[in-house]
Amino acid sequence: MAVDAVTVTILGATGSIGTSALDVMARHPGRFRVRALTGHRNIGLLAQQCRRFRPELAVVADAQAASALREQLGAACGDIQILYGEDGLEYAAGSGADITVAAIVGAAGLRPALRAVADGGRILLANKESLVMAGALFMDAVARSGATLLPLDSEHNAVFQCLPGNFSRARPVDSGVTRVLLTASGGPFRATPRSELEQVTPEQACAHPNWSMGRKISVDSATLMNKGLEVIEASWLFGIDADHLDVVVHPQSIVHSLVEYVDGTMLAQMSNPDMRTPIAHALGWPERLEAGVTPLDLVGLGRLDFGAPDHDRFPCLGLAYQALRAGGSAPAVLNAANEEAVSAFLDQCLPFTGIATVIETALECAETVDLTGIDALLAVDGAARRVARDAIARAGAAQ
Ligand SMILES: NC(=O)C1=CN([C@@H]2O[C@H](COP(=O)(O)OP(=O)(O)OC[C@H]3O[C@@H](n4cnc5c(N)ncnc54)[C@H](OP(=O)(O)O)[C@@H]3O)[C@@H](O)[C@H]2O)C=CC1
Ligand SMILES: CC(=O)[C@@H](O)[C@H](O)COP(=O)(O)O
Ligand SMILES: [Mn+2]
Repeated sequence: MAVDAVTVTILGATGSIGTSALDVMARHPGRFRVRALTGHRNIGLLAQQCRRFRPELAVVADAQAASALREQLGAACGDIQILYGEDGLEYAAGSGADITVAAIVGAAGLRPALRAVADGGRILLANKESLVMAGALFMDAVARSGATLLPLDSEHNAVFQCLPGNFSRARPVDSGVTRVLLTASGGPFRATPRSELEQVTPEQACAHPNWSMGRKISVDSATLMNKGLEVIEASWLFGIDADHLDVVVHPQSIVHSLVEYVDGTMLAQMSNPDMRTPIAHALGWPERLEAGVTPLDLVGLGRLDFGAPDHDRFPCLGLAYQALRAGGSAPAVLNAANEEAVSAFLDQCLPFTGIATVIETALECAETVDLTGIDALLAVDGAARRVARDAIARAGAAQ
């Protein structure tokens, strides 16, 4: 008897994670069927994906982008339904796919990810900003709907693979887990003197030594805020507090993270730095799927290096720990200010070193409150963005 294909929706299909997910799926003809693909502005790529993967539904930013997609597809549009805007995203996220890949970048990914969670299927989470902004609300929603949440972020996927099958985030110590160690590559400026950081360009910041990723996360890696966001993400995913979550710099990005146990064991997950490995793991889980990734050549590698992060040159990591310890709305403030500051840096309106200063200002200005729901969260997010924009404008005026 033929087995039904697994239906998959990809939120953020035109991005780095989205294209890697489609690459893995294409390696398994007949196993997966695409329910919905969402992009935003990259209509050319979304049209190519629609031609190849024939989704039931495609979603873009606005009405103009929808017309452009319809035009580019022409007769190939067939019965593909084209929607746009936040309503379109919400519809795609709630379209009942067996698996939803949440790979929109930034705060824009939160509502669609929550919609997919409410549907109760399997969520493959790349959009770490969702958990940073709304960790408690997000995990409560997962518990309510019974959705299966699997991490795509390479470090968190590695931790997941190193945890025992009966692990419970409510009681990590019951599994003998004493510490989680997240590895950080150190980014493109790992060895750059502090005096030179002021002058680095967006192109230099986006040139990650090991991973090919979107521009926002690439800048986050360069400031080490990516690791800070990941510490908060890990805390929510695995129920581990800040005192039991460490970051170790590992420039080769071969060991993707580690779990330490009470008996002295440390389990690590290793693979070449290619997101198709964690994506294949989560798409197939508990089965293993071929991902097109070359196995490690340990002798060729020869050595693996580890060191401590430099908090003086990269203050964003410390700010993230500070926000995690403060709890409540503090991580949402951190995330909002970071998104504004990174965007200003990419637009060349803020120096690289100004990113941490803007976030620090936003954290200082915001009172930490409990987040009672999504409306309270959006109010905190909006206020933090206003403070951050003012700080960015002041930094621009001072130049
Ligand atoms: N890239 C990686 O290796 C990793 C990424 N992540 C996380 O995954 C997420 C995606 O990262 P990445 O793939 O690198 O990012 P990209 O910038 O490559 O892709 C972002 C995707 O989101 C879409 N998008 C952008 N803005 C909006 C919006 N306002 N509304 C709806 N869709 C939008 C883009 O559409 P379009 O391009 O059509 O405009 C694109 O499909 C991030 O949260 C990142 O932190 C986590 C671990 C690894
Ligand atoms: C691929 C992935 O998961 C990224 O988040 C990656 O970890 C970035 O590398 P660093 O932040 O360690 O430089
Ligand atoms: Mn990561």
